[in-house]
Amino acid sequence: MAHIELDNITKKFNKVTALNNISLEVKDKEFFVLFGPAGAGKTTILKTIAGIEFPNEGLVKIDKEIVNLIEPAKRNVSMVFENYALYPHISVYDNIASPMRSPLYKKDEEFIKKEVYRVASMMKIDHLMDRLPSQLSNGQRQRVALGRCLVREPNVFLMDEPLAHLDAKLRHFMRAELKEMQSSFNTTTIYVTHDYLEALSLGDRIGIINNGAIEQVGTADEVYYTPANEFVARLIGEPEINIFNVDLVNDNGKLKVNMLGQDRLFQLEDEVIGTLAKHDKEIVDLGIRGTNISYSLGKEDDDYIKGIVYSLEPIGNKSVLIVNVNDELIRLIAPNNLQAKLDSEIYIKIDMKNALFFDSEDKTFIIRNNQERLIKGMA
Ligand SMILES: Nc1ncnc2c1ncn2[C@@H]1O[C@H](COP(=O)(O)OP(=O)(O)OP(=O)(O)O)[C@@H](O)[C@H]1O
Repeated sequence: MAHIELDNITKKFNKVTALNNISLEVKDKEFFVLFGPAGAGKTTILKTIAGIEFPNEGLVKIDKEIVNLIEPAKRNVSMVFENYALYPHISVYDNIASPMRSPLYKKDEEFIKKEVYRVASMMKIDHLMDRLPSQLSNGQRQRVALGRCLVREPNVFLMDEPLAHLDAKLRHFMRAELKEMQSSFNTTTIYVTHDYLEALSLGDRIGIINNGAIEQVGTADEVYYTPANEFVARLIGEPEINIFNVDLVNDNGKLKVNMLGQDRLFQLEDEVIGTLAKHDKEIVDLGIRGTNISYSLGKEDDDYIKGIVYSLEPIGNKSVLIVNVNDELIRLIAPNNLQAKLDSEIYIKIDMKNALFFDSEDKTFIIRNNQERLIKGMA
């Protein structure tokens, strides 16, 4: 059991402010993901909880107890790093057993053997027990490090990109295992990643970190469907969400959108009109994900907007098609076998039901259609 609280934590490394007055609460037994770009401060948050780094300001609390002055070994947290620091001179077996032999957690050898093999078979490394770390692949080493973290049954798991070196298939498998394990261990887990799919699939909640500050905390549906601002919207999803300026125009008493240099107006959903009217700005930013834009080689109806094929890049089993519409580059998804010549004409249709609206100055989220239902998983 562990409930974790960071209260106004600031951490500086000389002139770099790694954490800037961060407050965060992770509930007991929660699988909480920290997600953000390189250098955002994710690892520093984990190290602060583990007690490896000390905040310049603020309090770290585990189960309401202030632990700022408690040494790492007594916090009962277990941290696994991306660069899996294994003991090089002892076997895989002994590496995994090592936390259970430490003076603080000392267990008998019979218990240790059972635990080591339980975890090793889960990690699919039970055939490697006698090897030294130098005789393993990177992915195998990472699984040993993860195994070593798991045998101790701590109150808190802190995991820093533990799957970063695994191949795609193993990574997928391990994600599911980790999630499953966590629910049976009843342990609070804080998991760092910069892979948005991993964040969305693992996290009960996700904290999005940027420049040492928290941009948003929410469930996968909340951060995906109602991102707090344009930064979060851009970070989540592939291809990156399209965001462009649009004019809101009053057309005979009804608010409509003028966009992408078109000489016609586009309808808005009733649900968003009221909020946009109250927002009272003539220019807003419209965000639309590539998955909510369709294309056609001919103009099928008035909603289709003419553009020029700018590029077509395969990403696995599909492609990202970029279309230039009046100098705005719009990214959307197309099948790999699309026969579209560069610079040829193409038509796109934006599904306005899925448009997100942001303030064009401070970039914060204003509204989207259907948001209550989407974040409750009902749509
Ligand atoms: N020991 C240190 N000394 C000096 N600067 C540091 C130290 N540790 C971290 N930093 C700086 O603090 C900031 C946050 O680093 P941190 O490692 O927490 O980011 P991160 O989000 O985990 O990044 P990544 O995804 O690249 O691991 C960065 O600017 C980093 O360079």
